[in-house]
Amino acid sequence: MSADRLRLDDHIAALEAPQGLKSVLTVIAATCAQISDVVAGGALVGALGASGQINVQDEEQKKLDVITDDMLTQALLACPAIAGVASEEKDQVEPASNPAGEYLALFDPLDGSSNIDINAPVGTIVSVLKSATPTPVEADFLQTGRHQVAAVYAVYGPQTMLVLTTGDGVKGFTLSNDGQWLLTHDDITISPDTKEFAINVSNQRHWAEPVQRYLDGVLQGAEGPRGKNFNMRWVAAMVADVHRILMRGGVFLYPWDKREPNKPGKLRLMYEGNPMALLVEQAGGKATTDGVQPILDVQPTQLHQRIPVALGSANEIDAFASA
Ligand SMILES: O=P(O)(O)OC[C@H]1O[C@](O)(COP(=O)(O)O)[C@@H](O)[C@@H]1O
Ligand SMILES: [Mg+2]
Ligand SMILES: [Mg+2]
Repeated sequence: MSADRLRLDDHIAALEAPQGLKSVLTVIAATCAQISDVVAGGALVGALGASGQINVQDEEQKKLDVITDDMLTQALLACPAIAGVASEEKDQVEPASNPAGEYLALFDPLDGSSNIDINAPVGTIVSVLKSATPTPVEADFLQTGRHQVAAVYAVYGPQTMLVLTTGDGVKGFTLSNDGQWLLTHDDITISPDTKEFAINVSNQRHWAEPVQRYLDGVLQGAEGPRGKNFNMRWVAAMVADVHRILMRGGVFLYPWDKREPNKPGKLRLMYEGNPMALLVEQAGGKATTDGVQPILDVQPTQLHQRIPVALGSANEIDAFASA
């Protein structure tokens, strides 16, 4: 059965894209396959538990945050087409010393860190931009998400999957037992309507009025203004919640809340918001900060800036916007 499936290597080779981008995608895929082994090894390979270090997000890093950050950084900096990298786990951008470097990779090496020690789904998220110079500084990374030339995530769940776009639709590959990425999900599209929402309801009392109204409408179900029953899901890993939406529709919401009024949201624009937004839009969904403003149009000002997120099935995001 696997023999006649398209291999990711062949898909990348056939892409109408510069050789440099193809090599960057190949390095990302190979490293995610290696990360999959480390994640699966868990305690057997010392990949569980806290590292005892605090990152730029002021969060305690898990050992796996540090391990995966090192794996991706080393692999990408060794790729001649890479000019520089940025990571959730690093304060500053890191320029590569590749004279022919022409791409920037921004990544969340391990998404869903709170799931690591409970054997729940986690992932890796990568955004790829063009670099104006082979020796980039932070300002060179601060491009809107519309400038992305590729977006990729890997989800380490019952299967390990890699989902990517280079701006021409979305494809999903599954990692085979012998370490090959094989096409299993071609031309992924998101249904415009849904009965499934994902939001961390424990934060409800802190949300702004419109978000409260939206949830009230949803929770009233068929008896309420929405006239239909909804179901809720929350994996506590954006990569897994968005993957579900790419597979069967739904909306994912992580809004602003008043506990930290100056913090626009929890999730990070450059290596969570932008790559997921490109994948969702390429699959026919909507990815916004507030139901209206496209995430991909947000002009970045800081490498680790946060945004509110409302993405998924297009008509349901419109319903969120008009709540
Ligand atoms: O703890 P909460 O509120 O459920 O937040 C979960 C969210 O935080 C995140 O884990 C943040 O990402 P990291 O794990 O990469 O820091 C998202 O993946 C997820 O959607
Ligand atoms: Mg994350
Ligand atoms: Mg992370």
